[in-house]
Amino acid sequence: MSIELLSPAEMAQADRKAIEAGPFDGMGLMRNAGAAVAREVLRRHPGAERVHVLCGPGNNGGDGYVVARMLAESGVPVSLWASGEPRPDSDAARAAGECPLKPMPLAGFSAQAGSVIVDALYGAGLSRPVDGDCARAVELVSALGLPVVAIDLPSGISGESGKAMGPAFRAGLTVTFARKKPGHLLMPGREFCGEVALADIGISDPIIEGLGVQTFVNCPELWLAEFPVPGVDTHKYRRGHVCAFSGGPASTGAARLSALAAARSGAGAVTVLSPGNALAVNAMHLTSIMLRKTDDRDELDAFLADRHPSAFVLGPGFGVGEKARAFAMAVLASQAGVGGLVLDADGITSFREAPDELFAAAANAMPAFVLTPHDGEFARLFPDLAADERLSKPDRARQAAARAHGVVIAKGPDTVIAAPDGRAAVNPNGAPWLATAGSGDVLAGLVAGLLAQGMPAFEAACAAVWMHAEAGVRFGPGLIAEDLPRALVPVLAELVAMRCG
Ligand SMILES: NC(=O)C1=CN([C@@H]2O[C@H](COP(=O)(O)OP(=O)(O)OC[C@H]3O[C@@H](n4cnc5c(N)ncnc54)[C@H](O)[C@@H]3O)[C@@H](O)[C@H]2O)[C@@H](O)CC1
Ligand SMILES: [K+]
Repeated sequence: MSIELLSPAEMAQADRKAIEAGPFDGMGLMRNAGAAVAREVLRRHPGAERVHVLCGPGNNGGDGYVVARMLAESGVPVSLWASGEPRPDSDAARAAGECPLKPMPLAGFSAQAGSVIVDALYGAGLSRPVDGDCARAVELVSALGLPVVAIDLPSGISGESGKAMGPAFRAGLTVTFARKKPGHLLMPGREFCGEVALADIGISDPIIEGLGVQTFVNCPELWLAEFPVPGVDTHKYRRGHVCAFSGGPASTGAARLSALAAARSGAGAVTVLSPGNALAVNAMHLTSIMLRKTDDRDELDAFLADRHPSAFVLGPGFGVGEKARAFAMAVLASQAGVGGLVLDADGITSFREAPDELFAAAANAMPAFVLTPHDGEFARLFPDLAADERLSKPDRARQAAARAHGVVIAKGPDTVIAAPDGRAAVNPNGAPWLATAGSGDVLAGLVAGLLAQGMPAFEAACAAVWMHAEAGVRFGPGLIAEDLPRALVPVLAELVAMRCG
């Protein structure tokens, strides 16, 4: 598996362990890293009139000296600029010693149209905002619109959080080593990195596996083994029964979107639980999906006892208030074999004054609990975590999940899914087309549909987020939420084929 996302500290540990294990020492890894970058520069920019290599004082700069040497050996006109001397006796100093070009001070950096920039100023070691000559170089390159190939990370972007620590290069290509880092996928890092190419520099899989990494790229490899595929002998209730709570007569569409998505995900039966005064509106728009009047806790309890549903979606279009709180508590307290509760939108906001009550109920609940907040909703339930600027999005979501005793889907262009046990996955395939009304309702329904089919909560949440994004990307411009359930069909077909193949 190459789906681990390594923090800068984990990457440094991987480097150390690889050096201990051999065959490459630090210099060997650096030569491999530089060679991989030089190859990409030659491949992507064969017509470059000149390549400017900008080296910092650390090992990222060391990679830069290797790139400069190899490009020069290939006959490319190279200008080498350095922001400072490498530490004596470091690998970077050795790489500089092997490079036949003499670096010019970065303070005098200038470049012309037709040039390509190799950014080797800072990588994993970035510890504060880029300033001085480096910041001026960032500005100049951006003003000239020159293509940038970043080594490991664009200088100025945190590998841990993806945050821009002051000025940062906007790369067209970032070449990183062994595994991607969270900052390659988290915003705004994802945008600053451009395309990310992964190079093997001689750090073996067992070394990475030994690190106990808890952060992953959200892709089918992470959860496919748990993806539900019905057996030939199945029947509809064995494929799970999802229920979506509808709002009043003027806000019923959201629950129907959740219901449709749950049905598309493979749940065998889906019911919309509707207030009596919205039954007629819902009935007019439902065909294969069932409908049941549920106005109060008694009616919900009777339904639970009578039909033994598998998973619930509560929140889309539901309205904020006591009724949402009572229904959520009833589902979490259910001993009737309910597999999961997905709390979204108004369901989340309903607990803004009393999140601890919700979390205490989830701690003792039989149903798996999944929360799907966007940033605003996240801040309502976890104001302290939302305000803590030191936390990366995965760490924020991890802490929220542990506190909530549930899986948290922290939505956004870089959706993060986190479990109470510390696992977190960063979604790589989000697209702007998904930022449309009702898109979240579809996601909530998908999660519930997968929970109903017995998929474990973290994997169900990850799979739903990935499928939702994939359907949106493939549909592209013009997407509205109503399109998503249908757009899921080819994605599902491929997953089932992969699972069975
Ligand atoms: N053996 C290894 O450790 C390998 C490291 N590799 C490269 O090494 C890089 C990491 O090297 P380093 O740990 O030396 O870190 P960097 O080269 O990213 O940074 C060097 C040093 O600069 C200082 N610094 C950080 N931010 C600054 C700022 N904004 N302004 C001024 N100074 C600042 C810090 O003291 C930091 O340690 C990776 O990104 C990768 O490119 C690769 O060569 C593969 C092998
Ligand atoms: K860099």
